[in-house]
Amino acid sequence: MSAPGEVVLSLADAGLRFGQRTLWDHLDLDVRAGEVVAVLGGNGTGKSSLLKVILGQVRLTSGSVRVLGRPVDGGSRRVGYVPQQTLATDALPLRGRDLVGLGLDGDRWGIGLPSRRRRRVVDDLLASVHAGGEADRRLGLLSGGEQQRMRMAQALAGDPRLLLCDEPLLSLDLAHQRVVCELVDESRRARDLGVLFVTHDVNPLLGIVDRVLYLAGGRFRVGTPDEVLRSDVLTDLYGSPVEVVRAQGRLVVVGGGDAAGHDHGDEGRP
Ligand SMILES: Nc1ncnc2c1ncn2[C@@H]1O[C@H](COP(=O)(O)OP(=O)(O)OP(=O)(O)O)[C@@H](O)[C@H]1O
Repeated sequence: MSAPGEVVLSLADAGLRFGQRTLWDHLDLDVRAGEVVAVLGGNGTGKSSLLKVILGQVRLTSGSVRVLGRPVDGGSRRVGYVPQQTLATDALPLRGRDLVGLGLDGDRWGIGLPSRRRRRVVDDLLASVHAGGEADRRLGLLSGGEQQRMRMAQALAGDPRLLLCDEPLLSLDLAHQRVVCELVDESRRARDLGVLFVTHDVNPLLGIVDRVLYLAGGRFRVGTPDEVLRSDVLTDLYGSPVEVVRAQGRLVVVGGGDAAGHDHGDEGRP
């Protein structure tokens, strides 16, 4: 387990450009063990690209990225990844336990764990995300929320120190959004994980998020939700009027150039 507060992810003066377009630049961000950082911003602001940089799939244009103090070259087993929700079809002959097993040793050739021990590890992972009951059902027969729990178990299988979640709440109803957020919270506490969580709607996360990284038009702000999710801060970030409305414990962001349609009051993608 990581030492408390250890820096698990460090971006220093990081920039990413595609052609003439700068997604973000001069980004400094340290994520510590046990910390949940939400990545917010409108469509195309570079949230998924940031995760790809950390996964070693896309190279920074400038600056550096380190996971557990090491440069990211071609990925790391210490990084768990929950991809965007894509529903499995009924025809896919893969059970939940097979998916989780792939997370355990799918990247290795040859003899893995003895089958009894492997089964126990997979069962423990499934139990940790409360999905033991669905372990032997085909993925395509599981609900969106149940499939997402399987993906979470798969992401945790490599015993990561950093968990990257790319919009895992998309197309989930409120109850399942809550389940996924609780799982993230449980996992970061039990495993002392640093978490980077891309989402269009920060509301389901408000109870567990420590800081937010808000991307807009090539610029960004980092801070606690109270520091960043404010009308004056977002108006300055977007360079056009933005209002953050708080109602019944929820935040709604209204306005802001490329944020058109980006409304934290929506449940999921606008
Ligand atoms: N390999 C690439 N080459 C060129 N452009 C790219 C590449 N990857 C991403 N882009 C562009 O970079 C921009 C940011 O993409 P990204 O997927 O990171 O955005 P996002 O913030 O996750 O958006 P969304 O909320 O819509 O998922 C998009 O305009 C996309 O077309």
